[in-house]
Amino acid sequence: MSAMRVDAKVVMLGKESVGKTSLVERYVHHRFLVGPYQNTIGAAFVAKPIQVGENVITLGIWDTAGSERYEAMSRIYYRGARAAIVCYDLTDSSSFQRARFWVKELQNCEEHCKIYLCGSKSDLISEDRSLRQIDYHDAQDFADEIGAQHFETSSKTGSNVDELFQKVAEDYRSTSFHGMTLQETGVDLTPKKDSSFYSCCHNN
Ligand SMILES: Nc1nc2c(ncn2[C@@H]2O[C@H](COP(=O)(O)OP(=O)(O)OP(=O)(O)O)[C@@H](O)[C@H]2O)c(=O)[nH]1
Repeated sequence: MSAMRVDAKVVMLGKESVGKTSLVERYVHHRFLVGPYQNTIGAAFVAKPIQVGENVITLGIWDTAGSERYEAMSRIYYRGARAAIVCYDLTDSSSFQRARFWVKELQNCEEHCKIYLCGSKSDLISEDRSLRQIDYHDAQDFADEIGAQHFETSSKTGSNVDELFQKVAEDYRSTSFHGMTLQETGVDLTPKKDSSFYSCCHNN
């Protein structure tokens, strides 16, 4: 089996059920899985090549478990990450508090990790505006305060999902290649399974 090359490690963080796995599914497999919610156990990994200008950048995306039970494990997955997508559910104010927790963690422990704040499930708000629990401007103010990009996404409709990951890849390219080539910055990963999705542990 050939080695897999990853240019940038990206970690998904956020409270359980905010929609981290669904974002990755939508972006990588262009689908939204319906059916009973299955919480992630540990973490899942997927490598995704993205065209950025003339370069192809491969993001290695770690989808962590949101349950506080796995908090210590999530810390392992954000180590060395170049980008963190910190998710909150637009219809759940407690998830925004949890997002603040992860931002603080990253600021304290991974100062070189660029943060992307992602409000998920925007389709629910489009259907019924009264469901919104996090004001757009409050979240944007927080993003400005921490120097983060801010997106509102829907994995159900696909709204803003490609834009989010494309921005991560573009930012990586624009900040990483001062005097270096793509080949010099990448790391090799050898997948454990034939599929691009491995280390995937969902509770069935
Ligand atoms: N309507 C709507 N539902 C969503 C969206 N994203 C996720 N969901 C639903 O929210 C639930 C949780 O989604 P997951 O993607 O498994 O959440 P997670 O953050 O990975 O959860 P953990 O693995 O426990 O950390 C599932 O029932 C999804 O179908 C979305 O964009 N819109």
